[in-house]
Amino acid sequence: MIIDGSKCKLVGKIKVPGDKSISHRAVILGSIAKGLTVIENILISEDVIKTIDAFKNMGVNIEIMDEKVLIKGVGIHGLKKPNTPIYCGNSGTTMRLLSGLLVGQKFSSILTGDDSLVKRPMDRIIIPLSKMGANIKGVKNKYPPLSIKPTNILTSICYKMPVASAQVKSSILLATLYAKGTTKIIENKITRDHTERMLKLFGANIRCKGNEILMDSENELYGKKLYIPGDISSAAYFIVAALLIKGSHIIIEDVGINPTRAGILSILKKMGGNIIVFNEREINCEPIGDIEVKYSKLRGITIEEDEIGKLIDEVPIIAVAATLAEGRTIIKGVNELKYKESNRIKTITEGLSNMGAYIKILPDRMIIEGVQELKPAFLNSYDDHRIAMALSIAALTAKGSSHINKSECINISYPEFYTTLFKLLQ
Ligand SMILES: O=C(O)C1=C[C@@H](OP(=O)(O)O)[C@@H](O)[C@H](O)C1
Ligand SMILES: C=C(OP(=O)(O)O)C(=O)O
Repeated sequence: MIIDGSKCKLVGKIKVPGDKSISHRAVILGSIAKGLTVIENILISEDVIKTIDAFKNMGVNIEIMDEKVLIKGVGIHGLKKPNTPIYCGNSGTTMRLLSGLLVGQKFSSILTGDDSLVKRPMDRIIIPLSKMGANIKGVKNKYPPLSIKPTNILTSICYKMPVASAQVKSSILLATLYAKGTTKIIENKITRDHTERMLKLFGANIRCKGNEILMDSENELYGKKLYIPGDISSAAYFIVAALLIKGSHIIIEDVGINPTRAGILSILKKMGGNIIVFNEREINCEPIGDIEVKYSKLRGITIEEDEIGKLIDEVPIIAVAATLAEGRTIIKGVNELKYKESNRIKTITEGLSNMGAYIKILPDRMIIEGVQELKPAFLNSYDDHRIAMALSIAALTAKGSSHINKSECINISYPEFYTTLFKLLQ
């Protein structure tokens, strides 16, 4: 993709597609619930299609009609042995959440993925699931493909999370549906709680108190009619673009603003961003609102490690904002970024440095000194959708043409990204 950053601003009202994390969870729970689940505003992107295809492969009837998905749930014990290995593509969420579900089944399964996913660590789920009695193995006990075999007994677990990860937490909770006793998960850092909220909505016996989650096994979940809030991670690119480009003024409607997820909003406000959230309400146990953003002069701040779980996928675009903020931004606790679709500390630093940004990487933190402007460059997405989108916004602020290679990886989470971006440009 070639981005021409000469003299433009973002103006208008938009919606972003449904939240990716919530879309995955809706397909998973809808498939194993009893009865019909109707999902509106679901994200249809490569990652979510992998989850949908996995359940079709296990005998679930799923119909996609525009942005609505109809699932005829088969009940907790109704899944069938898949005919082929389950291909999760680029999607860590698909692999880690499905592993939790599959260890409770009476059939064997294999989960595999693309070149990026087979390099991502799975020991973080293999360890707790094995402690529950699961029969799950990976390459060198760490990497995909994962091989899962039925086990005689799955028992509940008391697990203190060694890494801040919503995927690990969700994997354990899905296994708990099939386990004896009550599982307790203790989180020392906040991560997105979409699984807990949706399990409750579908009828699971799950209680959250402070940083502890308690959940019992389940006989049945019940199908629901759901509306998926707009994805704050997708909205983040337009929010930062509007803050950075003079004269911009946008409104993004119906965005998920779950406090365990939308940490970017308070961070950008702290940097001086003119952001107003209004029309706040709740849909299917998830907070949602409209977001108004105007061009603002940003200043550097320190982002503490505790805040990272609430904005983990937004670190690349926050780094873009920081390069053009006045002064120094320190982002602490970024280690987990190494284990995403690319090593995002490296890939975003490389791209922005090529544009003239000044970024220093220290163990577990990034230090970004603000500059007056970025210059156009040839930029590598490394096939990572978040890097492609973050660098596209950086390119929009630079006078001249930048080239972002392999930008089609945006299809992983946001196929309409460029169409919506170009619609906003004036
Ligand atoms: O649970 C989820 O839907 C996700 C959790 C996060 O991963 P981790 O759990 O590995 O932090 C996030 O980076 C990913 O995009 C989606
Ligand atoms: C890390 C991401 O997703 P996943 O872990 O599901 O591949 C992401 O969407 O930024």
